[in-house]
Amino acid sequence: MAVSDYQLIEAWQEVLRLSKLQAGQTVTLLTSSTTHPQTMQCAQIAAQSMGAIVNRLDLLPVNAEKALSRDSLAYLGTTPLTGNEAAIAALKASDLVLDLMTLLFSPEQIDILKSGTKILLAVEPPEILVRTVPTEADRARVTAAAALIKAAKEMSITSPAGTNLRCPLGEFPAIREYGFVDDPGRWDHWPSGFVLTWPNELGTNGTIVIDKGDILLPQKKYSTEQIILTVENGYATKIEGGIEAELLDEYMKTFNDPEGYAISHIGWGLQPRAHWSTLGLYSRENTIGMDARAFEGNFLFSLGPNNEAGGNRTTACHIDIPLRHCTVSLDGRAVVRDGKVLDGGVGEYE
Ligand SMILES: O=c1ccc(O)c[nH]1
Repeated sequence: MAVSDYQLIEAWQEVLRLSKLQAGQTVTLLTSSTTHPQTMQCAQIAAQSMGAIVNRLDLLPVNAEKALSRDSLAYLGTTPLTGNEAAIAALKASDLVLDLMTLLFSPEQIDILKSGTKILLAVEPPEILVRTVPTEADRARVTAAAALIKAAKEMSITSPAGTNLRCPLGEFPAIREYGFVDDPGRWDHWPSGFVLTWPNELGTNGTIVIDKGDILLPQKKYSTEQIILTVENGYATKIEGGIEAELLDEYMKTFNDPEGYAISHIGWGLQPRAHWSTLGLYSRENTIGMDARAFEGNFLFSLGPNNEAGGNRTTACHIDIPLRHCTVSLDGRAVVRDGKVLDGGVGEYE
């Protein structure tokens, strides 16, 4: 359902307040041809109403001739900032960048954050943004979960469908996504409300069963049959099943890059205002599927790059696969059991 400008301006004002925007600071809206006009307009008004100096930097789209999907998270690596020193300079000189076009997983994003600039990604449609305005409680819950990851040496995941995966931890940080940017140099994504990390390089082994009703992104579909991934030394070495497995593998083969089969981030959803059924109510062009990624109690794993976490693996192929009904444990301590988050992420021993 459509939202009014007033509602969206209020939502942006709350997110900017949580992001500690101060009067006199510089906010630059990063836009492109896919930016939602109401989001841009209301973000501009909200930032100016709080006394910020507001700029807009509009960048030309890239990768059209290479990407098969229009989803901004499907084809990674080069962005309109690649080689664009003037644009990067403007963003580094800003206190806060509202990314309304998607820089995620780009070397440029990492470089801009290092300068202390904060970046908040927000590309879901206005009504999803208004439904998932972040809260301090989201931040507290995600932070508690991240602390558990930081202390753990292994994440293990099982499910009734047959998932049985072991991920050694320790080489990469825990990433908190709670929807606002309250520290210099922080990146976040509104909507969100989940925690993730990367397994130690080459260390993940086991089986992942994508069950019927689990979600494939950027395909933006519920799988209609089981897809079975065999994971050996950090890479999906087999993708087995029926037509769904064949289609997933065919898509991944179009990148012609073995790095696309690497296990990327792993974690679980903590957002009670995100819903599994949302994806079925939107056309593919109108959402990037954040409800599925943030869904409370999912196990979200990803295939592809790890540069976002400080790794050196980049690949354009990025696939996010949130699963339901999994049990996620850290050093044997369940934090999610059968798809239910245990007590705010602070689990109990099995
Ligand atoms: O917010 C996001 C979105 C996609 C992704 O792969 C990670 N985090």
